[in-house]
Amino acid sequence: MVAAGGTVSHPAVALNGLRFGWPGAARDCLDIADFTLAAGERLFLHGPSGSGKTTLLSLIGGVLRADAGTLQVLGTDLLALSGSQRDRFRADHIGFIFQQFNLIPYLSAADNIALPCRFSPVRTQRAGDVDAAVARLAGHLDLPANLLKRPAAELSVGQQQRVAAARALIGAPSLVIADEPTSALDAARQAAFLDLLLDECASVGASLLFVSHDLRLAERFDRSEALTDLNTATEVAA
Ligand SMILES: Nc1ncnc2c1ncn2[C@@H]1O[C@H](COP(=O)(O)OP(=O)(O)OP(=O)(O)O)[C@@H](O)[C@H]1O
Repeated sequence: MVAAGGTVSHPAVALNGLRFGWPGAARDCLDIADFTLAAGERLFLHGPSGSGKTTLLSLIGGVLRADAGTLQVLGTDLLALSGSQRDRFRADHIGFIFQQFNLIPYLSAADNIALPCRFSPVRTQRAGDVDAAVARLAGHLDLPANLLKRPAAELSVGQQQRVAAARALIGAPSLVIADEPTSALDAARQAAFLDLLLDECASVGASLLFVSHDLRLAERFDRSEALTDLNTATEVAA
């Protein structure tokens, strides 16, 4: 695919014949023949508990390494990279919103948001003025300035969720991966959070891979996929 400026734009994710089994497990957890997330696409991925959603996100994010197949993320062959190269790639190009947020409790909300820039000169360069980028994202995500100075541990769950989203978005990563980021919110807060996340991804042109059990959210996305339709592995959850 060739983008308007003449540069080649790769799919955010392209995988074929991807297999992964947890060490010691009797059967593979994932066996996916084919899956693509287009550049700029916002995809809703759902599936029952234990179906392998978090495992797939960990493979795409380079936290885990597949046992077989091909996995290109933003045009980079993740299976050709070492663990530390995958860590660098993730820090530079992927914004992760984890199920449990993974904020550093004693750091302020602002320092949590700025954290990816401390680990990635690429993200810092794209963010420009990091303090201004933190303030801009916090504003978009409805996090007041006085709250930014408080340690993450003192924030409500909904506030922590929005800090986690701002941290994922700072420095305009090309791919945002969100693992059940709305599960702790009530319906009204879920809808508001989703509006903000979808808008922010659109404004920086990021692709979004969003995992949830909650099928009511699916209509907000460009596309919805069931992992059980993609995955032919037959592991039975213990
Ligand atoms: N660290 C691990 N070691 C061994 N097995 C694991 C590990 N993490 C997950 N699994 C197994 O892999 C399978 C898929 O788990 P995974 O967390 O990917 O599912 P999920 O669809 O994200 O579930 P949930 O919706 O409950 O978060 C499960 O059978 C689980 O027991």
